Amino acid sequence: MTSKNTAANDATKPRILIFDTTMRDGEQSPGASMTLNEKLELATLLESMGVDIIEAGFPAASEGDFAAVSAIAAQSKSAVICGLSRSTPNDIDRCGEAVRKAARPRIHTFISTSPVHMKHKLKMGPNAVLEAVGRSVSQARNLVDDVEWSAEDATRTEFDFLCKCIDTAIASGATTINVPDTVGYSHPDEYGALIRRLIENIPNSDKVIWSAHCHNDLGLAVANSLAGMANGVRQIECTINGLGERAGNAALEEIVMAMKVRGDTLPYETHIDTSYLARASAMVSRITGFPVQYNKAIVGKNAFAHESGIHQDGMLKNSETYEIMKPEDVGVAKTSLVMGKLSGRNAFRDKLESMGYFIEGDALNDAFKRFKDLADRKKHVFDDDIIALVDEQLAAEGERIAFKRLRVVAGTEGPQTAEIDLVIDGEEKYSIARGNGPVDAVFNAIRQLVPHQAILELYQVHAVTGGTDAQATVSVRLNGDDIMATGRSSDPDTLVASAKAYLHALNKFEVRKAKRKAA
Ligand SMILES: CC(=O)SCCNC(=O)CCNC(=O)[C@H](O)C(C)(C)COP(=O)(O)OP(=O)(O)OC[C@H]1O[C@@H](n2cnc3c(N)ncnc32)[C@H](O)[C@@H]1OP(=O)(O)O
Ligand SMILES: CC(C)C(=O)C(=O)O
Ligand SMILES: [Mg+2]
Repeated sequence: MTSKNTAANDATKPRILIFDTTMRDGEQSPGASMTLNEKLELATLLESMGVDIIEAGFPAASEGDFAAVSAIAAQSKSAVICGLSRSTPNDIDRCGEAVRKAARPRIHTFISTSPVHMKHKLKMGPNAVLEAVGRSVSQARNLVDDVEWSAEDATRTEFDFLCKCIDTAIASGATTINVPDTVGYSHPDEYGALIRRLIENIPNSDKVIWSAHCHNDLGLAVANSLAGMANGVRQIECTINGLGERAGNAALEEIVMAMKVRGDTLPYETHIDTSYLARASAMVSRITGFPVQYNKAIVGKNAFAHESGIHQDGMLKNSETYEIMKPEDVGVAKTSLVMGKLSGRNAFRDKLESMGYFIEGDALNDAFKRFKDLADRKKHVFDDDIIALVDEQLAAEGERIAFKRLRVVAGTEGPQTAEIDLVIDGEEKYSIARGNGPVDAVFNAIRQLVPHQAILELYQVHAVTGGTDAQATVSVRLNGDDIMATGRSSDPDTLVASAKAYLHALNKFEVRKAKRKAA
């Protein structure tokens, strides 16, 4: 693993263990279940990325989950492989059996400790829960050396009782103590204070690793995890893309990048190679079918995209103006300056140059104006749209007959009629004509203003880019008196593109005819 992309590479900083639970808590999102092969593929990537602990599933849940955890354990090399189990003997046995083949197996067992969970869900009193903690952790410790114990709903648990449970878990052999904010109820100051208070009050707190497991019901999962870290947590439980029960878990990519970008105030080290983050996000999205929201931190489509002119200008001058991390650090190829109606001239010029067009002065201003007009009418302006627009402008220079305005009556009510205004040799001319369809009407109106012998040999329409607001590119070929001329034009309105393409060809036709006459 390279060190240059790790969250930090200063060995003097406290090490934070990254515990990925995408395949356990993440899989608990309705609709996110994964097949054995998908889990194996993801586990391979997580291990290459440097995840310390992979929670691969809940072995007692089904034969399929048991098989997936077993297979991941068998193929694992460096990561700790863990399964989750209730405090019941059968769950713990199944879990121990599933992780057995891992180079570094862990059993993670839990029970609820909050009054509401104990009373209504478990229907157990505190003493019975306390007894279950001791029994379950001891049983797990007889199977493996690495046992994590979680107090489900810890943040709504009465403090003294939580201390008793944790004390019992440590005394029974737990090596990691996890403090879940199961329902995403806590906020950073409160969660940080809880961790600090637990570590200060529990006699053997220094014998275990403290872990945070935060849910995102109030959008605070990452903030709470970081607050836990500042107060002594050294393992963070998180998921790729923040997948997980309800609103999800803390997002792995956000936790890791927060440490990497803000090493000044979050002085911790992880072994995650951050250049894998985009790939991991895409893989989880593909496997689960859950799209990543466009503005998702770190891995969203827009995380390194800029459309507004002032930001684009800043980015062209120095990327630090609007980006706090480099796209390649998270595995994104490069920043994108997206062209749209808010883009400015500097970004437009840069885009043209990147496509091989070097235009300046009036030509650039004209092209920019036409681009803005197009962007006002069209949601996404693609590179091909800009190429079509500039090509058309270049072709239009020096033309005798210029397009001015078009109005067309089409549809079933007819008659299909076109009214057109052209500027011919500097003089504005108008005509109206009917046709067998709107395109025919447009061409007839042009023929009335510029009578000619050429016949229309070819008329083709195709969309430059996708979507119902795509630009249409129309190609036409005129042929007459052994002179052939082709024309091409693009516009979101197919009829306007047709008129312009016809005129493009007609201009060439007329020039060639005049040249032949003069010769
Ligand atoms: C906060 C979390 O993320 S917790 C983890 C959630 N994950 C899962 O639930 C994994 C998938 N679950 C399953 O496949 C099933 O629920 C199983 C196999 C675990 C249990 O299935 P069933 O035996 O049919 O029980 P069911 O799901 O209906 O109810 C859960 C039972 O477990 C009990 N229980 C819940 N948590 C625990 C615990 N930590 N320790 C002991 N018992 C528990 C409940 O009180 C309930 O008991 P009851 O049947 O006596 O009322
Ligand atoms: C089982 C535990 C760790 C959990 O997922 C939670 O409490 O949210
Ligand atoms: Mg959870």
